[in-house]
Amino acid sequence: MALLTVAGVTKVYGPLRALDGVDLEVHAGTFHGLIGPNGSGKSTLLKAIAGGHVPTTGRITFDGTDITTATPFQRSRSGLSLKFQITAVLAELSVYDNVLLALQSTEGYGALLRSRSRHRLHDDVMLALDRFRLADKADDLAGALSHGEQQWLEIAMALAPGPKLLLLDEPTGGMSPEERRVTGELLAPIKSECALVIVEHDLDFIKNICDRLTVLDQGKVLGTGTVAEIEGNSRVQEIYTRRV
Ligand SMILES: Nc1ncnc2c1ncn2[C@@H]1O[C@H](COP(=O)(O)OP(=O)(O)OP(=O)(O)O)[C@@H](O)[C@H]1O
Repeated sequence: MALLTVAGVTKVYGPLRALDGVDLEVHAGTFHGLIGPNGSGKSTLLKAIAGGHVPTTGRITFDGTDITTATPFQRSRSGLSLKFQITAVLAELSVYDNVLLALQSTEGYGALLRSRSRHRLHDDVMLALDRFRLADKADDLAGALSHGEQQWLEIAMALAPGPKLLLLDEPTGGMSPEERRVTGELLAPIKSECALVIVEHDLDFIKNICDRLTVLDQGKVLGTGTVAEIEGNSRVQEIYTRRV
């Protein structure tokens, strides 16, 4: 059974069908890329999965539960985690405290009020930082990190609570080629514990890390398949030579 199933999802904004009958299946242990021209509906689909809006029609099932109308908090509790395109680390806090807060935020008010939670979560915080090469910057202010490091910190925060599925919206936006390469290296090991749905404009990056791709065009799915299948899809080649 798929970990995530999107079935016939439509999102209408006035006269615009931002999503038009979209189907998508993501299996545990896989990285799934969403690609397509500007305005094709990639972010709208990611937001529908994350709970940023409720689809006009259609159904979204995660880990066996219908989450179509669940709140973002309910989705997060059930194992969905999201990092949006815009960096959202708390610049005035230390790198360490950003991850600590991310962990505490999934624990509910009781744990937040317990002073011991900082001590209890120390190992988890350091593990999350270590995986993203930030352990030696734990005491630095998050705002002092480079742009790429801030993106990695945010991914570390999204992964720290141990989600079953991570949603990433253009995580390499604004990164140097070297930072993109490192991002691919840092994401690869998480596959053993967490599936990924990722929106990216950098086709080389997404082709290197994803098992499957779904191509959107004007709110519709143009094709879904392995990287090789999508690369050989003539309709996909046509939209990419036409508009991207
Ligand atoms: N809140 C909104 N209100 C009205 N229209 C919206 C809203 N959000 C998105 N849209 C429109 O829906 C369409 C799909 O937008 P979306 O951001 O999902 O595309 P995208 O594929 O992620 O684009 P990009 O690659 O440029 O980020 C666009 O025409 C966009 O203008």
